[in-house]
Amino acid sequence: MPPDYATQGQIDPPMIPTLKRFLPYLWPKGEPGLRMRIIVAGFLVLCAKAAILTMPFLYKAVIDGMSDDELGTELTVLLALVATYGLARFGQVLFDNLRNIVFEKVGQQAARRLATNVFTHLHSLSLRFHLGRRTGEVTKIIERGTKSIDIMLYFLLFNIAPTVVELTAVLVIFQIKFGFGLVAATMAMVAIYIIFTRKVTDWRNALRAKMNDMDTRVIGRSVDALLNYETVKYFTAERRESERYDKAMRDWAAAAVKSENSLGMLNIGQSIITNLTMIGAMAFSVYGWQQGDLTVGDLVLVNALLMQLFRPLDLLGMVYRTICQGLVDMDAMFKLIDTKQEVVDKPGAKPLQVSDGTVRFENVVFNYDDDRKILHGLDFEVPADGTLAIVGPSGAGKSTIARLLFRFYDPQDGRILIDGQDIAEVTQHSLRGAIGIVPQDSVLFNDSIGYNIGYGREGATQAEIEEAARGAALDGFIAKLPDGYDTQVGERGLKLSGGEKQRVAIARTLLKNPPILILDEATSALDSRTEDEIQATLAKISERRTTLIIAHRLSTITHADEIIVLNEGRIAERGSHRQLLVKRGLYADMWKRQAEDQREKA
Ligand SMILES: Nc1ncnc2c1ncn2[C@@H]1O[C@H](COP(=O)(O)OP(=O)(O)OP(=O)(O)O)[C@@H](O)[C@H]1O
Repeated sequence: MPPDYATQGQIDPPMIPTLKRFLPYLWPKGEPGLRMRIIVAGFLVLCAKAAILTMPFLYKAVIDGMSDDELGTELTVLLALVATYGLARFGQVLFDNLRNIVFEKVGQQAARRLATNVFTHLHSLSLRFHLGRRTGEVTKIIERGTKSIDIMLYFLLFNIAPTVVELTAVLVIFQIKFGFGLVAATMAMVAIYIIFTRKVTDWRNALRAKMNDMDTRVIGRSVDALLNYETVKYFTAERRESERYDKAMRDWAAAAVKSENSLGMLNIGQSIITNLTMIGAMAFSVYGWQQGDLTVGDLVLVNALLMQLFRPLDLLGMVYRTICQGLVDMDAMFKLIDTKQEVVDKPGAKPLQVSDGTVRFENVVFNYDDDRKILHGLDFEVPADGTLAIVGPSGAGKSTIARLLFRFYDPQDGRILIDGQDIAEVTQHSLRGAIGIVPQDSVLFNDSIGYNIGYGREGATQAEIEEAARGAALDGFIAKLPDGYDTQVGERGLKLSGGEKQRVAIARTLLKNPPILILDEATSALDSRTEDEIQATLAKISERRTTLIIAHRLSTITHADEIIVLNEGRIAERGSHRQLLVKRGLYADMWKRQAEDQREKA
């Protein structure tokens, strides 16, 4: 089932709950410095608005002064008014910019905190989630979500709130100076304007959501194709991939054009409403002047106040849309945060205490999906410091056993015990800290070889890293590299050969130094000479540890204390190498076949 966080087409996120979750970022707890910044920024908003509102009055005073014979002669008064007007204009710019400077840190911090929360949560999610996700989609959701929180904060605090303040101030001025008629007309205009903008923007949002949906899919597809570039080349599918990408882009472009065109319609409609209002207000002023109730300056005052009010209102569609979009983006990100952890620590779970490292599987039943059982009641024990090997055909469930021991999944029935402690009862952190794995297919971080080895233990010194490299017979190879331990391994370690990657994986497990070790066909990618070397090292390090070996090649496990032959999730045979050969069953068959293969190769 695809994870529903990918549903970008949703255009109607629950507004109140999403805003509620957004509030702690608007007014961050335990951050007095940030809260102070918000207060100062709010104060600066008011200062800027005060400067804006004085301008029309100064304007009016200049006009009236020029028309008034008495004042008209007082040039110094007029010039002082003009200078104050200039000062008010400058004040607005100054306060707006100071506000931005003060606020910048608040927005960035909020985005940082949210992004870190999501990132941490993603890492706490189960393997099932990670196998089902698309990397491109998830990164896009995080990117959009964090960006939107910054933008939302900005618009709510610096557009919506100040516009409400300005509108109230304009209405109060109109009431005092011109009476309720103009107040009612302005309120009606603003109401019509808001309703119109909201309706058209809702329609545009639907178009944008569709466009976003396509954008997300285009990115998901392109990242998937890029990650699989080798496969694309093997199957000469470059043209196929390009065509698929182009088709996705074409759909996106069509949606984008529609979305842009709809902006024109919004602007035209808004302009009709504002201009009709302007004409009405000016006609009212002209009539008042003709009646001798109003001055020329009053006409200028009404005109200037309305013009100023329209400026933020002009942006209302964009602001409303951005806020709706921000809600959609944040909702997608909150959904990601809400994705339930499949495997959780029990309340009061204690750390695992490893004494000798005995591992026990007790009647373990497991299936990934409801309709197919993978393990049918497995019972076995790996004694302390002992070695148990699991062999069997591909798909028998061998790697699944390792995943269950790491508690990437919980079994449907049965228990897994380490030194008598049920692994479902202890903390995952302590459990995973006690187990080391050299996986079948080692994936490395896109960083240096030294970093990748050092990943095995936080704070490992260079000397320890080099010792681990020696233990994995990697030191000779690294010595030959011009950049030595600083050599970059490329994305997922693709610049190294399979064998080299595996040796890095062995080295970092050596550095981790766990009491329990899982070797998942750990030497499958090595040539026979290196394999012998590594086998000797592995044999040495597994001497002092409980070791579970998952193997295809039986030659590597003849020394195991016990060998389990797994077939379709059941133990078909068990015993030592000798005992199993004597049985002449599945194991003996596999042994014979592999020996023949070896002979043929030789
Ligand atoms: N995440 C998953 N979701 C659903 N089914 C899965 C998943 N992982 C593995 N399986 C299925 O579980 C079965 C056992 O897989 P597992 O990887 O344990 O086999 P294996 O014995 O290790 O095979 P191989 O030797 O090829 O590595 C397989 O049939 C596989 O298709």
